[in-house]
Amino acid sequence: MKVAKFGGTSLANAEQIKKVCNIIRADKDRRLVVVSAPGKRYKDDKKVTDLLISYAEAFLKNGVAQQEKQAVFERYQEIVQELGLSSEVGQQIEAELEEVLSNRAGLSSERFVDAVKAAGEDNSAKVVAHYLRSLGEDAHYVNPREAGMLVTDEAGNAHVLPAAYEKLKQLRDRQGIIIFPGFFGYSEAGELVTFSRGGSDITGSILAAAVKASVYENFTDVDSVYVVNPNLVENPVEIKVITYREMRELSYSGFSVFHEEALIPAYQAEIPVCIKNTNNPSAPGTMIVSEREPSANRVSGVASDSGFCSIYVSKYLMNKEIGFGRKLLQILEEEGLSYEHTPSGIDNISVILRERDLTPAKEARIVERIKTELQVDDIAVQHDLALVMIVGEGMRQSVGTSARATAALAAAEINLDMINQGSSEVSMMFGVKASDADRAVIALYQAFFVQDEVELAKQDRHMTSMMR
Ligand SMILES: Nc1ncnc2c1ncn2[C@@H]1O[C@H](COP(=O)(O)OP(=O)(O)O)[C@@H](O)[C@H]1O
Ligand SMILES: N[C@@H](CC(=O)OP(=O)(O)O)C(=O)O
Repeated sequence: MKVAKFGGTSLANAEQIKKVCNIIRADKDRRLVVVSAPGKRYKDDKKVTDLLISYAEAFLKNGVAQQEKQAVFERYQEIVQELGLSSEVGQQIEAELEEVLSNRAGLSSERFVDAVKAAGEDNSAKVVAHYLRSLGEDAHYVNPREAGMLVTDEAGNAHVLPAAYEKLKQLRDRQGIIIFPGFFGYSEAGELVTFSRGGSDITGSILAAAVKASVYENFTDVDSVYVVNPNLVENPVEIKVITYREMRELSYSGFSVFHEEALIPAYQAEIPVCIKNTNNPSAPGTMIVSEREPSANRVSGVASDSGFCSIYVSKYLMNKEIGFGRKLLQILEEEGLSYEHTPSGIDNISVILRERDLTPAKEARIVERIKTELQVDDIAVQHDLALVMIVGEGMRQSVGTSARATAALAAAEINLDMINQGSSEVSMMFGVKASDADRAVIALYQAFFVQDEVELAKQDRHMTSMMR
């Protein structure tokens, strides 16, 4: 049994949905299908999830949001009509949307927003099931509550509960093709809760692990994962095989093609993941696996993500002060903050955080507490940071990677605010100003995928001439 997830770009309109259904029908093993809400049809279009969020926000503010509601309805009406589905199907979708969008009774704002957001994938799944049935397939919409997608009760940021797997496993025994909406589950108390944005990838991975799928196919709009964001570099090198570990680091640091939390379930159950293109399904795509053959290239990818900030603290003899790190992190814990990284020196330490979590009020309290409770010599908060990452299993065996990276960044006149090598030695991270991030990624791509290639080719030619 294969689990196939189709992203928003694959469900954006009737033409895309037809491609999705052709892909499903082309392989009898594709029996568990996860769908996202309709995504962008063209560059400046809006995803249905974003339309739904605008609706929910306007409704919460003004008690009505007719224009925003109409924008959502129109997307589904167009799809239903162009797929040639009956008017009853159209009316059913409309009635179900109306019910969710108008039902605020007894729901907190957070729960209402989650319920509205989830309607995007829920109705996508219903449309796809109807369309497959109109083609004569035995396809069924399955609701995540009924199937047992049990998640934590964190609105907009749910995580799967271990108990979910046993229940979801039973999907294996169902007849026909299951069409499962991505992006949400239900808490133990029966409340609808969504994953974080892009979370349909997570649904697919959980289901693949639960039913012990032979592969988790993740269909999107690119032929493969590339070594760098294809929006930054023209025709970048494709990745054919990558390890879970490498992909985890790259997803974390900006490869938005696959959600960073979606790797864990597949990894733990040892389900290979294949990223494929709905618009070109015969392309082999990128395989994500546990182990791969070593390749000539030490670096597998270069990524960057912005939205970070750092709290820099220095104190003479910090290294000798027992409990300093714990006290520092405890202050953050008491403000409800998790931290991302903690690069340190002898007398100084930086704590890197996601900027969205650090409100001005929290920042002021934290700075004051660190000054008074830890008696530090210096403290500075730096905003607008980006983390640029080079990742590769091959970095462990090769010398000079950091020298090459820093030389490339220096040549591009990029100032480094921080350097950190992950303990696993498969990644190296550079903190730069957010405005320098794209240039830094391009410089590193050039150094490791253009210049390295030229040198490898030179060495090859040299070896061949020696052997003659
Ligand atoms: N390294 C990368 N390789 C491939 N795509 C990438 C990479 N980094 C970012 N992307 C972007 O991810 C997009 C696919 O993800 P997403 O828009 O979430 O698709 P979907 O709607 O299918 O879930 C690609 O169109 C591409 O712009
Ligand atoms: N529709 C949701 C969930 C998702 O995974 O979407 P996509 O497959 O388009 O990234 C979102 O936009 O966040």
